Amino acid sequence: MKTVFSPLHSRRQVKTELDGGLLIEPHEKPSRAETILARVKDQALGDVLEPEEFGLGPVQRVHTADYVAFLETCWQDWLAEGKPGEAIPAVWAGRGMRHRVPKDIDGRLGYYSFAAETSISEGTWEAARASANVALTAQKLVAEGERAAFALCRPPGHHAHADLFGGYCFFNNAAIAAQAFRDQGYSRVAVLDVDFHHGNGTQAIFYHRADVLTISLHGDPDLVFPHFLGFEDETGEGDGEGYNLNLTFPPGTPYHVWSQGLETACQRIGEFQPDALIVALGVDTFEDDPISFFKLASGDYLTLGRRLEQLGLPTVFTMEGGYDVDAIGVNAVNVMQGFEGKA
Ligand SMILES: NCCCCCC(=O)NO
Ligand SMILES: [Mg+2]
Ligand SMILES: [Zn+2]
Repeated sequence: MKTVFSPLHSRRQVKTELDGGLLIEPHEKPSRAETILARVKDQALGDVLEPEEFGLGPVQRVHTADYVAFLETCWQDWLAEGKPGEAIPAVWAGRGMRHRVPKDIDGRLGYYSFAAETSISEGTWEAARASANVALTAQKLVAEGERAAFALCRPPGHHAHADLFGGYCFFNNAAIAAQAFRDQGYSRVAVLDVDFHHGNGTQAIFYHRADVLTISLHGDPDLVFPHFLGFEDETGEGDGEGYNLNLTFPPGTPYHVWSQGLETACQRIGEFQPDALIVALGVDTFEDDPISFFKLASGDYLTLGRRLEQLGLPTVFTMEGGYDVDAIGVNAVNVMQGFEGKA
């Protein structure tokens, strides 16, 4: 399986993440991508390609022009206002307030985000652009005949809405790849999010559409991020009614329970009969993940990969979460190797 990777991911080098009332070293750190890349090479998974440049066109098929423009100048605008630290949103339109775009950078940071843990600094824009290009390059490989391709995306994307960043995400790489398939004539596309967290951005982007089926397995949002979306009664709206499926699980969920949800998801995908599949692959479902509460073991990712291959679909994997850096390489590449039949 080919892997697409951009060294530009390392342009995102924020030093802070707001967590537990402290500014900590971010969980979403450069070593995550480097560790996965090292495992890809160690396992001779396949060629590693740098992304092509697709420009902002395919990004703006998913994200609004004003949001993209905000991200492009956010850091400069923040510096221009003499702020001493990294750009962190700290104010939002609460209930009864107005959802309009303020001029001030603090107001715009709040308008275009839904959470405060995701700092922005020099290089975040370049890394986010490269990550979207990574996903689009993997999508192109599959559209040109590869059975599957691994988009080693960093920063991740599945929390990003059309005009919201958060959860370490800026551009929704999985949604951008799904929309690219649609724009190239694939009638139906399924996005399966196996990250520990709900793919709230992906859900929101396609929520009113029947051409892209969105499914996510995740920790109960009553207990974990993103807290305000991802419940099982969210099934789509309008034309999209019935084309969103959320499967939630409690703390301590092991693979043999989680995989029952996977089977439900695979059943739904079979009914939908998509022309392509995007797997939003987070491995923060791992038993030792520092911010999550499922109990999947490394060997379970081989089983997961093998099950995904049995769907028989052209498949793009977009890297999402996973924060046990010692294990992330084995766990992520196990999915690819399971997909390719490794026992
Ligand atoms: N306290 C912020 C947690 C952000 C979750 C990031 C993630 O892994 N999403 O998949
Ligand atoms: Mg998920
Ligand atoms: Zn996650």
